[in-house]
This record gives sequence, C-alpha cells and structure tokens, in this order.
Amino acid sequence: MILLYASTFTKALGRLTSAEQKQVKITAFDLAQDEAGNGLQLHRVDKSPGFWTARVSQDLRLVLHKDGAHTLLAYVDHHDAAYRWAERRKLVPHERTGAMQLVQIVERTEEHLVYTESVGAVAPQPAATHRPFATLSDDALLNVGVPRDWLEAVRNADEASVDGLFDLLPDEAAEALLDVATGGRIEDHVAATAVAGADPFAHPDAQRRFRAVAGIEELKAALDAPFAQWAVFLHPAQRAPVTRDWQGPARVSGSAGTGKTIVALHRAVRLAGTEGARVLLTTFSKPLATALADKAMLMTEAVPERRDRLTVRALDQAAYDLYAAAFGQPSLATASQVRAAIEAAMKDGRGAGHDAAFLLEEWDEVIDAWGIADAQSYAAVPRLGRKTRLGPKQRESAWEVFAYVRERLGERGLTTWADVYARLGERVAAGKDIRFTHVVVDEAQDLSVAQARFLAAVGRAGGPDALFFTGDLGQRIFRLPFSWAKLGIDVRGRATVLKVCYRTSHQIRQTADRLLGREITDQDGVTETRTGTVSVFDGLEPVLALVDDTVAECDAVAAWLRAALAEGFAPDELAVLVRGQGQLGRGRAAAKAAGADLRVLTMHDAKGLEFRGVAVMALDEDVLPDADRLAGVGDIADLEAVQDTERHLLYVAATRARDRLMLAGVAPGSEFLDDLK
Ligand SMILES: Nc1ncnc2c1ncn2[C@@H]1O[C@H](COP(=O)(O)OP(=O)(O)OP(=O)(O)O)[C@@H](O)[C@H]1O
Repeated sequence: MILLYASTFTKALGRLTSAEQKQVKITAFDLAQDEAGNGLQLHRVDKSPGFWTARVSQDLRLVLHKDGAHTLLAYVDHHDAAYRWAERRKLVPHERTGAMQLVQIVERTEEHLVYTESVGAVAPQPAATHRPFATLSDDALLNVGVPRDWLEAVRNADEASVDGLFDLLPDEAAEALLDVATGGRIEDHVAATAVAGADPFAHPDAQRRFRAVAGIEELKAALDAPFAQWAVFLHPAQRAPVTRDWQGPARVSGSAGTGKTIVALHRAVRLAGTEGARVLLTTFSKPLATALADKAMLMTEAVPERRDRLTVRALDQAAYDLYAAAFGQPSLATASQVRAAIEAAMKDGRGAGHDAAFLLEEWDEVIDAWGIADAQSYAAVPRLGRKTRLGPKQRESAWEVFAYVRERLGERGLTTWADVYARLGERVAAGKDIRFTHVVVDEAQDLSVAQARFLAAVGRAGGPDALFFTGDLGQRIFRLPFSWAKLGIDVRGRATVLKVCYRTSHQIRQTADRLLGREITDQDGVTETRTGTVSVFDGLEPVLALVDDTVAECDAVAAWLRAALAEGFAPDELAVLVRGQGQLGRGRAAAKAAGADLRVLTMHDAKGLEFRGVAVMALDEDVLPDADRLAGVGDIADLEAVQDTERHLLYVAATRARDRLMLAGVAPGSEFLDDLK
C-alpha cells in the first residue's frame, strides 16, 4: 500500500487552528502506521466511490481515497464541509494525459452556482456574451488536461464565470486556459501524454498535487510545514531542471515570482543528496542569503545529512571566507578609496583625454575585473562589454592612472573584491580544494565579471553539473550586461524559462510586464521570453496616481494604505517602496499619515522580498531614472544599458506585490510610467 497526500489536504490543514492541526496530524500518523485503517473510525462516503472519512474529533473529518494499492490523504475539514467536499470529487487518471486528477463533479444544472460558490460573493452579472473558449475543440482541451466532464462547461464559460472556473479545474488545465484568455496559444500547453501502464501518480502534472511518503518520519516532516506548498509540490517545469543531470552549466529564468528561488533551493538540496557533495547555495546579498538559508533549513529538516553538505551564504561572504582560509584576511579597498586615487592621479596630470567617471568604470569592468597588472596586458585585453573603443595612445594615457591606483592600493596593503575572486579562481584552476563541488547561484543576473570568472573556474574544475544558475535578465539592477560564454560559462542549450507566476496577480504581472520587452536576449544570444507567462490568481487592477505635488501624493498613498488596512491587510503585509535614500522621507510620511508601522524600503533593498500590498511612490520625472546616475555615466555608449537597469528597478518594485499595487508620483511622472498608461 502506498501512502500519499494531496496539496488539497495540506492547504485545508493550513486553514485549521493549530490545536485542530495537531489532532489531524495524529490521525494522519495513525493512518500511516495502520494503512488498512482497522483501528480508525472510517466511514464510506456514499456518493463518491473510493472516498472515506476518518474521524479526527467529534467535529473534524479527514477525507481519504482508498483503492487497494493507494491511500490518499485528500482533504480535511469540519464534518459537513468535509462530506460536501468528498461528495463532489472523483479521483481519476485523465484520459489523454494519464495524470491522476482530483476532479470536481460538474453540477450541470447549476454550473454558475458552482463557480460563484468557489470564489465567494460574486454579484449576478449582466449577461456577458464573450465566451473565450467557445471555439476550442475537445481535442485541444483534452490535450491540456481538461477533464472530459468539463469540456462543455469550459466552452460555455463567459467573462463573469471564467475566474471561478479556473479555481475548479486541475492546475495544468487552468494555466493553459488562463494563457488563452489573455492572448496565448493553447498549443503551447500540451501536456505529456499517457504511457500505457504508467503510474498515474508519477505523471509530472500529478506530482504537483500528490506526493507519496515513504514512512511516518517523512509524513511528519511534510505536515509540519503545511504552508510551504513550494517545498513539496513543484510545477513540472520547475521539477525538470531540478532533477536533470545537466551536462554543463544550466540556467533557469522566468518573470518575477515564477519560483526561480524555489528551483535554486530544490536543486541545491537535491545535489546535497549525493555522498561526498559539498554544495554552495548563494546569491548576491546577505539578507537574500539569510532568507534562502531559512528555507533550506525547512527543506532539510528530515534529511540532516543533506543539511551538512549544504552551505548557504552570500557570494562575497563565501569568497571572503575561502580567501581568508587560503591567504589570510583580506583588507578590502572601498569604492571611494579607488575613486580618490583616480582623482588624485588626474590632478597630478595623468590620464589626459579621459574623465574620472569613465576611468572608474574602466577600472571596475576591465582593469580590476581582469586583474590587469601592467601596460602590456592592458594593451592586449579585449575590454569585453565596453562599448567605446580605445586606441593604443588612449590606453597608454589611461594606464598612467591605473598604474598609480595599483601603486597606492599596494602601498596600503589593500586588495579589491576582483583580486579576491581572481586569486581564488587561480587556486581552483591549480587544482587546490575550494571546498565546493557544486555552486547554485540565485539572482545570477547581477553577477559581476570577477564573480563570473571565478565561477567559471569552479565549473571547469568540477563535474558537468557543477554550476546551476537562476535569474531574470529583466531584473538586472546592479550590473551592465556582459558575455558569460566568453568568460567560460556557456549555458547555451541548457537554458529554460519558467512560465507560471505564483506570486503576483494576473493584473499586477501584466502591468509590470509592460515595462519590459517580450523578450530579452543576453550577450550570448540566449533569449528569455515572457510571453505565455500566467499567474495563478486574479486580483484588482493596479492603481496609478500622478498628482500635482508631494502633499497630494502623500494623501493619495496614505488613503490607499488605509483602505488596505481597513480590508484586513496586516501592517507587515504592506510596504512602501521608493527609488533611493533621498525619497525614503516621502515614503515614511505616507506610512505615518496612514497611521501604520510599515516597511519603507528602497527598490534595491526590496529585491527578493514580497508583500500582499505595495505602494511604489516618488515616481517623479527626475527621480526615475535617477538623474544623478545617468549624469555619472562615464561612457556615453553605456547610457542605454544604465537606463535599462533603472527601468528594471521599477519592474522589481512593482512585482514585489502579490494582491495590490499602487504606483504614485508627481506629474508628469517617470517616463517609464508612459508604458503603463
Ligand atoms: N510550486 C510552487 N507552489 C506554490 N508556491 C510556489 C511554487 N513555486 C514558487 N512558489 C511561491 O511563489 C512565490 C515566488 O517564488 P520565488 O521567490 O521563488 O520566485 P522568483 O522567480 O525567484 O521571484 P523573483 O524573480 O521576484 O525573485 C513565493 O511565495 C513562492 O513560495
């Protein structure tokens, strides 16, 4: 007998009080030890073959499905609700895809009633005539996993009933139809077809809702984290890159909220399952690494040996530790020390024909990144990613400045981050142990050249699956683009894109997507496309408020926040985001006027976070793009790339919102808002 549990069960469990949850778990554990259920009070659900209820307490019932070979924990609720749920369900493999589905029985005479019930109070709508799926054939619908019983209801669905319909269909069918309803093609969602004799629970689409457990320990671990759906039920497109034996560096991308971080976590935990593996799961900032570490702890609770093989740290921190162990603690030069040295050299008459901003970028992206130590090396280096060409004379004059900077830093015993990564890279290339057999990098779009070179060395020294990246080119907010392939990280042919957005409502994601192109191609020709992305839930349209002055803006944002609070949003579920430190005051004033203690953050600091409601404010013409940043661009040819990072910042900020989004500023507002109007 195989014991399984369904995502409907863990979701239902999450809705109960913690005392009730405890009782349910005891019943579930009893069941795991006594699968025949002899010691439990089981009752057959008359109208639904295979369904039983197990008594948890006087009031609570656990719904099971038993077919001899399998026992499935399907649902849990109070007595009447549990029976009602079971009476309306059947468990059957889909006739075309073969994936096991928990299908809701269609009540033909009451189709509208069924839909509206599931989404709560939906007022009767005036007759809507548009039926978005009316012309889809049986074949087209069956191919994406729509159960046969639902074909007619799907084709009959109109604008008023369509949202409720999505809640009632199996996820794979709902996602395909959501895409169609928003202009996508149903052919892009054809599910894997049934293989004769295959286990219907093993189908990739079944694995996103059913999970087999090997024993009581595994069940305990799973039920102790009932809210963490992502820890168990991966989408097939998420599971595939996690489980595959990649024959080279691989990269997973996708719009904000498609679960890239979740994929990185699962991949790291999976790699840590191999004896002898030492896995580094990393990202670019400490707060993000801390959040990753918390999730990794949750996932490895029941597998302590994996936890021991997994290190979660920000990349700079990990590099610092490795460097300190190999060479002693580095004394790192700050950006302002480098800038001061460049300015001092220029004051001395070096670097004629260049300006300081240009030389600082040249230092960061070429001299320091590539560890250039003398004029000959500089004359020969390809200057990857730099757009303005430099002739031999110009390089000679620039080198006068860089030689001076190197000397000054050397005198003070200072190292740069690029030096740290370069020396570690050399150590790895020389076959010295760097502690890690695998590196999994989240938010990889913001890697620096020096970091990427170091990782390339790790990739060369390790096995074919040593490097795994997740990221979104549309969220590159710190770095200018450069070629990974030229540095030795070639993901071509091993790049996949996730298309199901779990975080943001359909309306918020669509609005945010308008800020970016449908496709972004990196320097190596790898294209990431946003078309076909669907969100798993609907919400309100984002609010855009362009007002006359900052006082009116404060009032508008405060009113919006108050309305959300009045509707039951907790203060920690809301955030106010602004472009930079200079606008934090405006954000705080709005939060204060709303009378709530809310997080007020810069857009950079909000990376990787999520909130139920987000107000992005101070979106003024001279704030975004940041006028100072644009004025400080040293190489005018980089202007567009810098402008892109500013646009990405607004995308990042807007996609932190799950349910509600407000965008506010003083008229005429940021030029980027024009794309949203
Ligand atoms: N398979 C899943 N089932 C349920 N929830 C999921 C699943 N995958 C991801 N999520 C949830 O979706 C949200 C977004 O996931 P995640 O942070 O991994 O996305 P992301 O692509 O890394 O986003 P960003 O690009 O904004 O950093 C999280 O709340 C996560 O728990």
